[in-house]
Amino acid sequence: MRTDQPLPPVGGLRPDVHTGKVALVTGGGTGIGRATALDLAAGGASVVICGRRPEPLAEAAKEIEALGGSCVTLSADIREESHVTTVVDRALDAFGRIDVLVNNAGGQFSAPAEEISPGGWRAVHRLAVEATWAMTREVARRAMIPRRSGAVFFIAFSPRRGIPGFAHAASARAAVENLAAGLSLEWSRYGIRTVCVAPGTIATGGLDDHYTPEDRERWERSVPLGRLGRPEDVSGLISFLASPQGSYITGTTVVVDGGADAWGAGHPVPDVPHHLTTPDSSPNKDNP
Ligand SMILES: CCCCCCC/C=C/C(=O)SCCNC(=O)CCNC(=O)[C@H](O)C(C)(C)COP(=O)(O)OP(=O)(O)OC[C@H]1O[C@@H](n2cnc3c(N)ncnc32)[C@H](O)[C@@H]1OP(=O)(O)O
Ligand SMILES: NC(=O)C1=CN([C@@H]2O[C@H](COP(=O)(O)OP(=O)(O)OC[C@H]3O[C@@H](n4cnc5c(N)ncnc54)[C@H](OP(=O)(O)O)[C@@H]3O)[C@@H](O)[C@H]2O)C=CC1
Repeated sequence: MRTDQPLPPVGGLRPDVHTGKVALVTGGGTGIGRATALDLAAGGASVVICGRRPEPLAEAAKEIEALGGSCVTLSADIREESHVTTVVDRALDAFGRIDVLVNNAGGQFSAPAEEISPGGWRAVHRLAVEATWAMTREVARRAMIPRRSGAVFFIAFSPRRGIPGFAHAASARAAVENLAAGLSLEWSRYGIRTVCVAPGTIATGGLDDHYTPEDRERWERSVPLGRLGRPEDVSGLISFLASPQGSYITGTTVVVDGGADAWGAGHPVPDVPHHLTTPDSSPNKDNP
Protein backbone atom coordinates (compact mmCIF):
# COMPACT_ATOMS: atom_id res chain seq x y z
CA MET A 1 0.00 0.00 0.00
CA ARG A 2 1.33 3.44 -0.89
CA THR A 3 1.69 6.20 1.68
CA ASP A 4 -0.08 8.76 -0.49
CA GLN A 5 -3.40 6.89 -0.55
CA PRO A 6 -5.53 8.46 2.18
CA LEU A 7 -7.83 6.29 4.22
CA PRO A 8 -11.51 7.23 4.46
CA PRO A 9 -12.48 8.91 7.75
CA VAL A 10 -13.91 6.70 10.51
CA GLY A 11 -12.29 3.50 9.17
CA GLY A 12 -14.13 0.51 10.60
CA LEU A 13 -15.89 2.45 13.36
CA ARG A 14 -19.61 3.21 13.34
CA PRO A 15 -20.41 6.63 11.84
CA ASP A 16 -22.20 7.63 15.08
CA VAL A 17 -19.41 6.43 17.35
CA HIS A 18 -18.61 9.94 18.67
CA THR A 19 -22.09 11.48 18.41
CA GLY A 20 -22.75 14.00 21.19
CA LYS A 21 -19.04 14.36 21.97
CA VAL A 22 -16.95 17.51 21.63
CA ALA A 23 -13.28 17.22 20.68
CA LEU A 24 -10.57 19.88 20.86
CA VAL A 25 -7.57 19.26 18.61
CA THR A 26 -4.52 21.52 18.87
CA GLY A 27 -2.76 22.00 15.55
CA GLY A 28 -5.94 20.68 13.93
CA GLY A 29 -5.50 22.61 10.66
CA THR A 30 -2.76 20.41 9.17
CA GLY A 31 -1.29 16.93 8.98
CA ILE A 32 -2.06 14.50 11.78
CA GLY A 33 -4.21 17.05 13.65
CA ARG A 34 -6.35 17.73 10.60
CA ALA A 35 -6.85 14.02 9.91
CA THR A 36 -7.77 13.49 13.57
CA ALA A 37 -10.30 16.33 13.55
CA LEU A 38 -11.83 14.88 10.35
CA ASP A 39 -11.99 11.35 11.77
CA LEU A 40 -13.60 12.50 15.01
CA ALA A 41 -16.09 14.68 13.10
CA ALA A 42 -16.87 11.82 10.71
CA GLY A 43 -17.78 9.79 13.79
CA GLY A 44 -20.23 12.48 14.87
CA ALA A 45 -18.14 14.66 17.22
CA SER A 46 -18.31 18.44 17.14
CA VAL A 47 -14.76 19.70 16.87
CA VAL A 48 -12.74 22.74 17.87
CA ILE A 49 -9.40 23.18 16.14
CA CYS A 50 -6.69 25.71 16.92
CA GLY A 51 -3.34 26.75 15.49
CA ARG A 52 -1.46 29.97 14.82
CA ARG A 53 -2.37 30.36 11.13
CA PRO A 54 -6.03 30.94 10.25
CA GLU A 55 -5.80 29.67 6.65
CA PRO A 56 -5.20 25.94 7.28
CA LEU A 57 -7.82 26.03 10.02
CA ALA A 58 -10.40 27.46 7.63
CA GLU A 59 -9.54 24.80 5.00
CA ALA A 60 -9.91 21.99 7.53
CA ALA A 61 -13.19 23.43 8.81
CA LYS A 62 -14.52 23.49 5.25
CA GLU A 63 -13.72 19.77 4.87
CA ILE A 64 -15.36 18.94 8.18
CA GLU A 65 -18.48 20.90 7.30
CA ALA A 66 -18.60 19.13 3.92
CA LEU A 67 -18.89 15.87 5.90
CA GLY A 68 -21.85 17.37 7.75
CA GLY A 69 -19.82 18.10 10.89
CA SER A 70 -19.63 21.17 13.15
CA CYS A 71 -16.29 22.88 13.55
CA VAL A 72 -15.10 25.98 15.40
CA THR A 73 -11.67 27.36 14.47
CA LEU A 74 -9.50 29.49 16.73
CA SER A 75 -6.30 31.20 15.81
CA ALA A 76 -4.09 30.81 18.91
CA ASP A 77 -0.50 30.27 19.99
CA ILE A 78 -0.85 27.72 22.76
CA ARG A 79 2.53 28.70 24.23
CA GLU A 80 0.71 31.78 25.57
CA GLU A 81 -1.33 30.93 28.65
CA SER A 82 -3.92 33.58 27.83
CA HIS A 83 -4.48 31.94 24.43
CA VAL A 84 -5.01 28.57 26.11
CA THR A 85 -7.67 30.11 28.32
CA THR A 86 -9.33 31.75 25.35
CA VAL A 87 -9.41 28.50 23.36
CA VAL A 88 -11.14 26.71 26.23
CA ASP A 89 -13.53 29.66 26.78
CA ARG A 90 -14.54 29.62 23.14
CA ALA A 91 -14.91 25.84 22.97
CA LEU A 92 -17.19 25.87 26.03
CA ASP A 93 -19.14 28.86 24.69
CA ALA A 94 -19.72 27.06 21.39
CA PHE A 95 -20.51 23.54 22.60
CA GLY A 96 -20.81 23.60 26.41
CA ARG A 97 -18.44 20.66 26.98
CA ILE A 98 -15.12 19.11 25.93
CA ASP A 99 -14.95 15.32 26.00
CA VAL A 100 -11.79 14.67 24.04
CA LEU A 101 -8.57 16.68 24.00
CA VAL A 102 -5.91 15.85 21.41
CA ASN A 103 -2.61 17.56 22.27
CA ASN A 104 -1.23 17.37 18.76
CA ALA A 105 0.53 20.73 18.20
CA GLY A 106 4.27 20.28 18.34
CA GLY A 107 7.44 20.71 16.38
CA GLN A 108 11.18 20.89 16.49
CA PHE A 109 14.21 21.33 14.31
CA SER A 110 16.92 18.77 13.70
CA ALA A 111 20.37 19.66 15.05
CA PRO A 112 23.37 17.94 16.61
CA ALA A 113 22.82 17.94 20.39
CA GLU A 114 25.84 20.11 21.14
CA GLU A 115 24.55 22.79 18.76
CA ILE A 116 21.14 23.16 20.37
CA SER A 117 21.21 26.48 22.25
CA PRO A 118 19.40 26.87 25.57
CA GLY A 119 16.85 28.99 23.69
CA GLY A 120 16.35 26.28 21.04
CA TRP A 121 15.92 23.62 23.71
CA ARG A 122 13.42 25.80 25.56
CA ALA A 123 11.44 26.55 22.37
CA VAL A 124 10.86 22.86 21.74
CA HIS A 125 10.05 21.95 25.36
CA ARG A 126 7.86 25.01 25.76
CA LEU A 127 5.57 23.81 22.98
CA ALA A 128 5.70 20.03 23.42
CA VAL A 129 5.65 19.93 27.23
CA GLU A 130 4.63 23.26 28.81
CA ALA A 131 1.91 24.31 26.35
CA THR A 132 0.59 20.75 26.30
CA TRP A 133 0.39 20.74 30.09
CA ALA A 134 -1.25 24.18 30.20
CA MET A 135 -3.95 23.04 27.77
CA THR A 136 -4.45 19.71 29.53
CA ARG A 137 -4.78 21.34 32.94
CA GLU A 138 -7.24 23.97 31.70
CA VAL A 139 -9.44 21.44 29.90
CA ALA A 140 -9.34 18.98 32.79
CA ARG A 141 -10.22 21.55 35.46
CA ARG A 142 -12.94 23.34 33.53
CA ALA A 143 -14.51 20.67 31.35
CA MET A 144 -13.55 17.12 32.34
CA ILE A 145 -13.19 16.94 36.14
CA PRO A 146 -16.59 18.61 36.70
CA ARG A 147 -18.26 16.04 34.39
CA ARG A 148 -16.21 13.14 35.77
CA SER A 149 -15.30 12.02 32.27
CA GLY A 150 -12.93 12.68 29.40
CA ALA A 151 -10.10 11.38 27.23
CA VAL A 152 -6.82 13.23 26.76
CA PHE A 153 -4.32 12.25 24.08
CA PHE A 154 -0.67 13.18 23.82
CA ILE A 155 1.64 12.74 20.85
CA ALA A 156 5.12 11.28 21.29
CA PHE A 157 7.69 9.83 18.87
CA SER A 158 8.65 6.41 17.72
CA PRO A 159 11.33 5.11 18.05
CA ARG A 160 10.75 5.65 21.79
CA ARG A 161 14.38 6.36 22.60
CA GLY A 162 17.19 8.66 21.50
CA ILE A 163 16.89 9.83 17.90
CA PRO A 164 19.97 11.45 16.32
CA GLY A 165 19.39 15.19 15.81
CA PHE A 166 16.39 15.21 18.15
CA ALA A 167 17.84 15.34 21.68
CA HIS A 168 15.48 18.17 22.65
CA ALA A 169 12.42 16.71 20.93
CA ALA A 170 12.86 13.06 21.98
CA SER A 171 13.38 14.11 25.61
CA ALA A 172 10.28 16.33 25.45
CA ARG A 173 8.19 13.48 24.09
CA ALA A 174 9.51 11.14 26.78
CA ALA A 175 8.26 13.68 29.32
CA VAL A 176 4.86 13.66 27.70
CA GLU A 177 4.71 9.84 27.73
CA ASN A 178 5.44 9.91 31.43
CA LEU A 179 2.82 12.63 31.92
CA ALA A 180 0.15 10.44 30.29
CA ALA A 181 1.09 7.56 32.57
CA GLY A 182 1.22 9.66 35.74
CA LEU A 183 -2.06 11.46 35.07
CA SER A 184 -3.87 8.14 34.70
CA LEU A 185 -2.90 7.40 38.31
CA GLU A 186 -4.42 10.67 39.48
CA TRP A 187 -7.31 11.24 37.12
CA SER A 188 -8.82 7.77 36.70
CA ARG A 189 -10.82 8.71 39.79
CA TYR A 190 -12.44 11.44 37.70
CA GLY A 191 -13.15 9.08 34.80
CA ILE A 192 -10.50 10.77 32.68
CA ARG A 193 -8.31 8.58 30.48
CA THR A 194 -4.85 9.81 29.46
CA VAL A 195 -3.19 8.03 26.56
CA CYS A 196 -0.04 8.77 24.62
CA VAL A 197 0.20 7.88 20.92
CA ALA A 198 3.70 7.50 19.47
CA PRO A 199 3.74 7.82 15.68
CA GLY A 200 6.67 6.74 13.57
CA THR A 201 7.57 8.96 10.66
CA ILE A 202 4.34 10.14 9.09
CA ALA A 203 4.15 11.70 5.60
CA THR A 204 2.66 15.13 6.35
CA GLY A 205 3.17 18.59 4.89
CA GLY A 206 5.08 19.43 8.10
CA LEU A 207 7.52 16.62 7.36
CA ASP A 208 7.94 17.72 3.73
CA ASP A 209 8.48 21.35 4.75
CA HIS A 210 11.09 20.75 7.44
CA TYR A 211 13.04 17.68 6.35
CA THR A 212 14.87 16.66 3.17
CA PRO A 213 13.93 13.88 0.74
CA GLU A 214 17.14 12.14 1.92
CA ASP A 215 15.91 12.24 5.54
CA ARG A 216 12.61 10.79 4.38
CA GLU A 217 14.25 7.97 2.40
CA ARG A 218 16.51 7.12 5.33
CA TRP A 219 13.54 6.95 7.69
CA GLU A 220 11.55 4.90 5.20
CA ARG A 221 14.35 2.33 5.05
CA SER A 222 14.16 1.88 8.83
CA VAL A 223 10.47 0.89 8.80
CA PRO A 224 9.86 -2.88 8.75
CA LEU A 225 6.56 -2.41 6.89
CA GLY A 226 8.51 -0.51 4.22
CA ARG A 227 6.61 2.76 4.05
CA LEU A 228 6.11 5.96 5.98
CA GLY A 229 2.84 6.34 7.84
CA ARG A 230 -0.20 8.28 6.66
CA PRO A 231 -1.88 10.88 8.88
CA GLU A 232 -4.92 8.60 8.81
CA ASP A 233 -2.91 5.75 10.32
CA VAL A 234 -2.56 7.93 13.42
CA SER A 235 -5.97 9.59 13.37
CA GLY A 236 -7.77 6.25 13.00
CA LEU A 237 -6.00 5.01 16.11
CA ILE A 238 -6.92 8.13 18.09
CA SER A 239 -10.54 7.85 16.95
CA PHE A 240 -10.60 4.23 18.14
CA LEU A 241 -8.98 5.14 21.47
CA ALA A 242 -11.54 7.93 21.95
CA SER A 243 -14.43 5.55 21.27
CA PRO A 244 -16.20 3.26 23.74
CA GLN A 245 -14.09 0.40 22.31
CA GLY A 246 -11.01 2.15 23.73
CA SER A 247 -12.52 2.78 27.14
CA TYR A 248 -10.25 0.36 29.07
CA ILE A 249 -7.06 1.91 27.70
CA THR A 250 -5.31 4.53 29.80
CA GLY A 251 -1.92 5.42 31.24
CA THR A 252 0.05 3.89 28.40
CA THR A 253 1.67 4.67 25.07
CA VAL A 254 0.33 3.13 21.89
CA VAL A 255 2.86 2.97 19.05
CA VAL A 256 1.76 3.41 15.41
CA ASP A 257 4.92 3.15 13.34
CA GLY A 258 5.02 0.22 10.90
CA GLY A 259 7.37 -1.60 13.28
CA ALA A 260 9.99 1.17 13.54
CA ASP A 261 10.22 1.00 17.33
CA ALA A 262 11.02 -2.70 17.10
CA TRP A 263 14.05 -1.83 14.99
CA GLY A 264 15.29 1.45 16.48
CA ALA A 265 16.67 4.58 14.86
CA GLY A 266 17.81 2.68 11.78
CA HIS A 267 20.82 0.96 10.33
CA PRO A 268 23.73 1.71 10.36
CA VAL A 269 24.33 3.23 13.80
CA PRO A 270 25.24 6.94 13.92
CA ASP A 271 28.79 7.64 12.81
CA VAL A 272 31.28 7.55 15.71
CA PRO A 273 35.00 8.02 14.97
CA HIS A 274 36.91 4.77 15.53
CA HIS A 275 39.39 6.30 18.02
CA LEU A 276 36.54 7.04 20.43
CA THR A 277 35.46 3.41 20.59
CA THR A 278 38.82 1.60 20.97
CA PRO A 279 39.97 1.57 24.62
CA ASP A 280 43.71 1.76 23.92
CA SER A 281 43.49 4.98 21.85
CA SER A 282 41.99 7.25 24.52
CA PRO A 283 43.72 10.66 24.45
CA ASN A 284 43.86 10.45 28.27
CA LYS A 285 45.18 6.90 28.44
CA ASP A 286 48.24 7.95 30.53
CA ASN A 287 46.08 9.93 32.90
CA PRO A 288 42.70 8.24 33.02
C1 LIG B 1 14.33 7.55 12.93
C2 LIG B 1 13.01 8.24 13.04
C3 LIG B 1 13.09 9.70 13.06
C4 LIG B 1 11.82 10.31 13.53
C5 LIG B 1 11.74 11.67 13.06
C6 LIG B 1 10.59 12.39 13.68
C7 LIG B 1 10.06 13.28 12.64
C8 LIG B 1 9.16 14.26 13.22
C9 LIG B 1 8.58 15.00 12.38
C10 LIG B 1 7.72 16.06 12.80
O1 LIG B 1 7.49 16.39 13.93
S1 LIG B 1 7.01 16.80 11.49
C11 LIG B 1 6.20 18.19 12.25
C12 LIG B 1 6.90 19.19 11.74
N1 LIG B 1 6.67 20.50 12.19
C13 LIG B 1 7.68 21.05 12.85
O2 LIG B 1 8.63 20.43 13.29
C14 LIG B 1 7.59 22.51 13.01
C15 LIG B 1 8.90 23.14 12.63
N2 LIG B 1 9.61 23.78 13.71
C16 LIG B 1 9.23 24.96 14.24
O3 LIG B 1 8.18 25.49 13.94
C17 LIG B 1 10.17 25.62 15.17
O4 LIG B 1 11.47 25.10 15.00
C18 LIG B 1 9.84 25.48 16.69
C19 LIG B 1 10.49 24.25 17.23
C20 LIG B 1 8.38 25.35 16.99
C21 LIG B 1 10.44 26.72 17.41
O5 LIG B 1 9.72 27.82 17.01
P1 LIG B 1 10.00 29.31 17.58
O6 LIG B 1 9.12 30.23 16.81
O7 LIG B 1 9.93 29.33 19.06
O8 LIG B 1 11.48 29.47 17.16
P2 LIG B 1 12.41 30.72 17.09
O9 LIG B 1 11.88 31.86 17.92
O10 LIG B 1 12.69 30.96 15.66
O11 LIG B 1 13.73 30.15 17.78
C22 LIG B 1 13.74 29.82 19.16
C23 LIG B 1 15.10 29.22 19.46
O12 LIG B 1 15.26 28.02 18.69
C24 LIG B 1 16.44 28.13 17.88
N3 LIG B 1 16.22 27.46 16.58
C25 LIG B 1 15.12 27.54 15.82
N4 LIG B 1 15.29 26.83 14.68
C26 LIG B 1 16.55 26.29 14.74
C27 LIG B 1 17.31 25.45 13.88
N5 LIG B 1 16.79 25.02 12.71
N6 LIG B 1 18.55 25.09 14.26
C28 LIG B 1 19.08 25.51 15.45
N7 LIG B 1 18.40 26.32 16.32
C29 LIG B 1 17.16 26.70 15.96
C30 LIG B 1 16.62 29.62 17.66
O13 LIG B 1 17.94 29.93 17.33
C31 LIG B 1 16.23 30.17 19.03
O14 LIG B 1 17.28 29.95 19.93
P3 LIG B 1 18.07 31.19 20.57
O15 LIG B 1 18.48 32.05 19.42
O16 LIG B 1 17.07 31.83 21.50
O17 LIG B 1 19.20 30.56 21.28
N1 LIG C 1 5.02 13.81 10.95
C1 LIG C 1 5.74 12.98 11.71
O1 LIG C 1 6.52 12.16 11.22
C2 LIG C 1 5.59 12.99 13.18
C3 LIG C 1 4.95 13.99 13.84
N2 LIG C 1 4.85 13.95 15.20
C4 LIG C 1 4.18 15.01 15.92
O2 LIG C 1 2.81 15.01 15.57
C5 LIG C 1 2.28 16.34 15.63
C6 LIG C 1 1.69 16.73 14.30
O3 LIG C 1 2.70 16.65 13.32
P1 LIG C 1 2.47 16.94 11.77
O4 LIG C 1 1.04 16.85 11.44
O5 LIG C 1 3.44 16.10 11.05
O6 LIG C 1 3.03 18.41 11.67
P2 LIG C 1 2.42 19.82 11.29
O7 LIG C 1 3.59 20.74 11.27
O8 LIG C 1 1.55 19.70 10.09
O9 LIG C 1 1.46 20.11 12.52
C7 LIG C 1 1.76 20.88 13.59
C8 LIG C 1 0.52 21.70 13.87
O10 LIG C 1 0.68 22.34 15.12
C9 LIG C 1 0.33 23.71 14.99
N3 LIG C 1 1.16 24.48 15.91
C10 LIG C 1 2.51 24.55 15.95
N4 LIG C 1 2.91 25.40 16.91
C11 LIG C 1 1.78 25.85 17.50
C12 LIG C 1 1.54 26.76 18.56
N5 LIG C 1 2.54 27.36 19.20
N6 LIG C 1 0.26 27.02 18.91
C13 LIG C 1 -0.76 26.41 18.27
N7 LIG C 1 -0.59 25.54 17.26
C14 LIG C 1 0.67 25.27 16.88
C15 LIG C 1 0.65 24.04 13.55
O11 LIG C 1 -0.14 25.13 13.06
P3 LIG C 1 0.45 26.61 12.98
O12 LIG C 1 1.82 26.48 12.38
O13 LIG C 1 -0.53 27.34 12.13
O14 LIG C 1 0.48 27.10 14.40
C16 LIG C 1 0.27 22.77 12.84
O15 LIG C 1 -1.09 22.78 12.48
C17 LIG C 1 3.45 17.21 16.05
O16 LIG C 1 3.46 17.31 17.44
C18 LIG C 1 4.63 16.41 15.57
O17 LIG C 1 5.84 16.78 16.20
C19 LIG C 1 5.33 12.90 15.95
C20 LIG C 1 5.96 11.88 15.32
C21 LIG C 1 6.20 11.87 13.91
